[in-house]
Amino acid sequence: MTIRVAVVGAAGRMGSTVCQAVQDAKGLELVARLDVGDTLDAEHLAGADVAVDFTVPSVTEANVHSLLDAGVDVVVGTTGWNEESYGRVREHLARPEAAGRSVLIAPNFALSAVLAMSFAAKAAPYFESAEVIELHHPNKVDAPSGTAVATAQGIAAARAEAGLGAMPDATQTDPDGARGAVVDGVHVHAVRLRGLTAHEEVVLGNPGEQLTIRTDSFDRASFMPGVVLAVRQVSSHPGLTIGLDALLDL
Ligand SMILES: NC(=O)C1=CN([C@@H]2O[C@H](COP(=O)(O)OP(=O)(O)OC[C@H]3O[C@@H](n4cnc5c(N)ncnc54)[C@H](OP(=O)(O)O)[C@@H]3O)[C@@H](O)[C@H]2O)C=CC1
Ligand SMILES: O=C(O)C1=N[C@H](C(=O)O)C[C@H](O)C1
Repeated sequence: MTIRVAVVGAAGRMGSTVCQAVQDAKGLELVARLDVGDTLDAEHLAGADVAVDFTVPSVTEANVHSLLDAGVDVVVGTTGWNEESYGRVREHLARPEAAGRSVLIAPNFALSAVLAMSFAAKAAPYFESAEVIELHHPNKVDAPSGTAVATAQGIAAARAEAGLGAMPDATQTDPDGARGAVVDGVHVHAVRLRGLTAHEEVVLGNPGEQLTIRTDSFDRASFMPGVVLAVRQVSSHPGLTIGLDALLDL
């Protein structure tokens, strides 16, 4: 059976790459390319079964609610989500008119990044210290990256589960935020550099040793197998699914 796909944010860096990947994928048909100014209703969705959102953090949640109202399942790669916005999507999915609908939201569809997040959470209980450094192209509008936030949350959850306390850090003065953002107690540092695409390093330290876990997306092609997998599988996972790892049995 062919899955008809609409791409929202189709003129963007990711959206345009997703349009091509959908056109190249067996069993998928691109039926709509939507971007700023297009209404997300049944007419513009042109019979789509699944919509893919790669827009901007400020609009993605509203897009998901509109897409659910229009009766399609949704795959979201846009960043900027938090527990509150996830909660509102869960509430929407619990309404009778959205029964059976599916939404999958993933901060990163690259296999190397998904594995890096998984490895970092697995390693976290064995190290005193862990910090996340994300490095991206300078056109990125949000910092820290969604992937870095998810990585830090995974590290923090694994440390808490293992009964670890705060990490060692004697810093007493940091007026300019040199220690970076703090996500659930994990320091996250953001680099924006011309020439980069999407990269992340997780450094974990113990007395006398360090583990470095690094993922590099050199090209947006790296995200496409994960996006196509999500499009193919989203409708078989009713409700809200967070993270591509849920489809990978990690
Ligand atoms: N999950 C993953 O694997 C990945 C996630 N991302 C995330 O995807 C998002 C998009 O990244 P990227 O493609 O680089 O960004 P771009 O800025 O290149 O693309 C975003 C597109 O969305 C459009 N847009 C803005 N508002 C709306 C709206 N209300 N309705 C429809 N379209 C809209 C923009 O138009 P205009 O420019 O005119 O405003 C633009 O064409 C970011 O949040 C990024 O972090 C990126 C890579 C991988
Ligand atoms: O904006 C990007 O480019 C990327 N955004 C996502 C994020 O914020 O984690 C995924 C990837 O890092 C590329």
